Amino acid sequence: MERHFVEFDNVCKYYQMGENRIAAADHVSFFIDKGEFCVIVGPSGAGKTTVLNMLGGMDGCDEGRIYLDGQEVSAYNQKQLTRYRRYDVGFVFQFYNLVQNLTALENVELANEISKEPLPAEQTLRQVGLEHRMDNFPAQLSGGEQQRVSIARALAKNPKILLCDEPTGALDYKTGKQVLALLQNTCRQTGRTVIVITHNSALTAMADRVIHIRNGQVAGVEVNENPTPVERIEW
Ligand SMILES: Nc1ncnc2c1ncn2[C@@H]1O[C@H](COP(=O)(O)OP(=O)(O)OP(=O)(O)O)[C@@H](O)[C@H]1O
Repeated sequence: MERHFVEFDNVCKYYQMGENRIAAADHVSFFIDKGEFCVIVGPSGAGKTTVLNMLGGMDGCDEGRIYLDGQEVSAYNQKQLTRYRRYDVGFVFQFYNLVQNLTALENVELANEISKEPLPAEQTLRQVGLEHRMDNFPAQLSGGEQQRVSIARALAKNPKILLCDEPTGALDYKTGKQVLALLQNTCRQTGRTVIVITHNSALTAMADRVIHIRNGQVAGVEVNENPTPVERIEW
């Protein structure tokens, strides 16, 4: 059977909280095509991070199946999951997660070392506009610059997919927009599949595909034939 690049098929994830069982993902099904810029949107606690963590191989599912690029991620054993996280997935987090005693360049090189076909660290730093900041430590960089380093680090792994969990959550309005523009341009120019999690529904206009999550379920999917460049979106 021909599969989409990313596919969730009736995926469930439960958490036991005392007597209660919470369905953080409750029969979640959706797909994302290769090269799409996808926004997963929903209120706090809806299950967005749960979905992203399962797709990123950081968390398993209890029911259903998850596919990426023709492989069933949900069937991987621990060793396969480690390889998958290393080789196939680039992560961008809200708080950058840079190593403080390494320079920007060294932070990116670190990711290179665990990758199969990495891109040169200098190249990805140039791509995010930080060629002049390579030898600076994270503490010497602004929040927006640190997030650019973390994007360069994720891209340097040459991953099949870029997963971004609230990538602008710690940034001011203008800087956040610049980081989103960078992610959107990266998707357009390199054809890389990018998924951004957000609670900000204004960002849905910039996506090729929008997946609405509510109460652990897919509340709706929208496809934008003409996504809006983030520079033209106000919130
Ligand atoms: N490790 C865990 N143990 C117990 N419950 C959890 C755990 N992780 C998540 N949950 C619960 O699962 C539900 C979904 O959480 P999740 O973090 O995926 O939501 P979210 O949409 O990403 O929210 P936010 O935007 O606030 O990060 C919530 O009710 C949350 O409390």
